[in-house]
Amino acid sequence: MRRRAAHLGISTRHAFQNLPLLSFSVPKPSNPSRPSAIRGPRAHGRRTVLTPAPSHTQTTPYKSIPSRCQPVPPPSTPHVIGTPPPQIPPNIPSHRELRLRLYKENRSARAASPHPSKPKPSPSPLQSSDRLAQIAADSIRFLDGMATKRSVGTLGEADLKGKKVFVRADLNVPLDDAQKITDDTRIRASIPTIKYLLEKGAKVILASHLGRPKGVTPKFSLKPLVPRLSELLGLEVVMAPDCIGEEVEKLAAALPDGGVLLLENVRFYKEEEKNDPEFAKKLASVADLYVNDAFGTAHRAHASTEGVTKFLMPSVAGFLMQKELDYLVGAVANPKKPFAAIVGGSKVSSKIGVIESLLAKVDILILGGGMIFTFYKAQGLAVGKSLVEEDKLELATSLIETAKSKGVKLLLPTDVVVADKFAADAESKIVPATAIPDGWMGLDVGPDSIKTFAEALDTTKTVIWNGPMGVFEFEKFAAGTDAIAKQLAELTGKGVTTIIGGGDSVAAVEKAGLADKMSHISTGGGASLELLEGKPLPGVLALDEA
Ligand SMILES: Nc1ncnc2c1ncn2[C@@H]1O[C@H](COP(=O)(O)OP(=O)(O)OP(=O)(O)O)[C@@H](O)[C@H]1O
Ligand SMILES: O=C(O)[C@H](O)COP(=O)(O)O
Repeated sequence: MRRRAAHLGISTRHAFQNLPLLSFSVPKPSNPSRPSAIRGPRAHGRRTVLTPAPSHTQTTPYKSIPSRCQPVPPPSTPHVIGTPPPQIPPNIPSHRELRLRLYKENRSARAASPHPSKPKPSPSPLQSSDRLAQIAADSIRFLDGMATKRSVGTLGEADLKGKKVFVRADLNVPLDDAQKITDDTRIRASIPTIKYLLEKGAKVILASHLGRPKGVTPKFSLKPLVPRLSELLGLEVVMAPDCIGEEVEKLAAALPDGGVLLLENVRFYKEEEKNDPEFAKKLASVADLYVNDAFGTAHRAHASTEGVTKFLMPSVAGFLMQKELDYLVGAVANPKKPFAAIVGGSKVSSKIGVIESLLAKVDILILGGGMIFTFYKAQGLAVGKSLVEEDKLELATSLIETAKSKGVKLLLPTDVVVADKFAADAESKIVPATAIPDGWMGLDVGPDSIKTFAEALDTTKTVIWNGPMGVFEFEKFAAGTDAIAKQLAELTGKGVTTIIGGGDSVAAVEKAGLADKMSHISTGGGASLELLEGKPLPGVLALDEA
């Protein structure tokens, strides 16, 4: 008899006292299919994209959610951009400064959301209906604020011709040891905004970070990106030796209409991450207006993503930023129902916020990946050597109960693929979730679970996926993740909105060659997670209202 997926209040909850206390942390595997030479910005972080992206671009027409991110005609009354009048005495604010001050004050007064640099303290993870209702209300208020930002598409030729536009993109792409780009998705994703600005006669001053350098570090230079950027834009991008200073000023001043100047890594200055106002002012000093297209970095309140908006007007969202918000905010705030979330990945602790937030919105929640063993153990099941977070057992129980009280169909895998060790060539077998043998560890979801998940997903209209179902970097334990990727691709073809967020799930979809089959692939791992958690993104909040 085929086992059913464990539904929330599964009857196998036992007392914990007879359980062995197992806990260990599983390192991320070095992926055998990935050239060992690959390193890059994410090498220090949480992921490295495994394979070069397929040749689709982010300009693929959106499939289901009406998008605000296509270029829209300029407003009938063109926005007037101020220019400094000559010879103002130093202590008297210039006309431009006064206008800026007024403009920023008005904007702050309009912004009802809390200041991004002072996020609310994290609440207790333990759930109650009240708390969940609060999460839902907070998140809707916050999403409202995010969804109404002014788009670059509202700027026409009258606003842009001859103007210097500071464009913050997220060009944080992986490079190998030979400084070769191994995944150019983020570069391609930044092109529509830049092209639009160039077509309107603007001069683009392009800024980004790359990796997490400590001071000036040649291997984190943006220079290797120049050829690919130039190729995609069809023009010669000029590389600046720095992101602030005299040389940058000279190059910016010499830029022709329709020209692009790429600034050097903004993180070569520690002031960038500190959101230092003086540094932000220096960045802003070479430009007339600001476009933020760096969705991947929108969760950081840095000088080039947040601080700079205090010195440039207007400050608007680029097309990629708009597209990300349209999909992610659209899915969370106004999903077509039934709405399902698939949450996987290694640990419950890294996904608590996202699970809590999604429980307030979804009809179906499918859990996979390493986190399921904490749920199993919380229900009194033996988990062998599987990944368990002992201090999250209570939380897992509480999440199960919350799902039950909200009427959310919570599906945990009913069978798992277990291995005798954490290795690509491990001995493996499929066992029921209720019978994980001692000494074995679960590294993927089993075939029965895949079938049950597929049946549930077949009923949906919107699906968000964050985090792989198993250790997909090892071929032997990639079946669960591949099956989800394949099914989501098929569902997209049938009109279901499918959204993939999270670095590793995106990498898995790309590895399967299915990225261009999904409704939306987010370019932001951390940013999409924070957005789904209902956290404000400072880089978005700082932008002008529509
Ligand atoms: N059963 C398991 N045991 C141990 N690790 C697992 C298991 N299943 C999946 N993982 C690991 O989880 C990792 C991905 O988890 P993570 O939470 O980082 O996903 P993500 O949100 O998609 O990516 P990111 O956090 O980079 O944005 C993968 O490296 C995968 O090998
Ligand atoms: O790769 C990312 O998630 C973004 O570029 C942000 O990078 P960070 O995590 O180093 O701020």
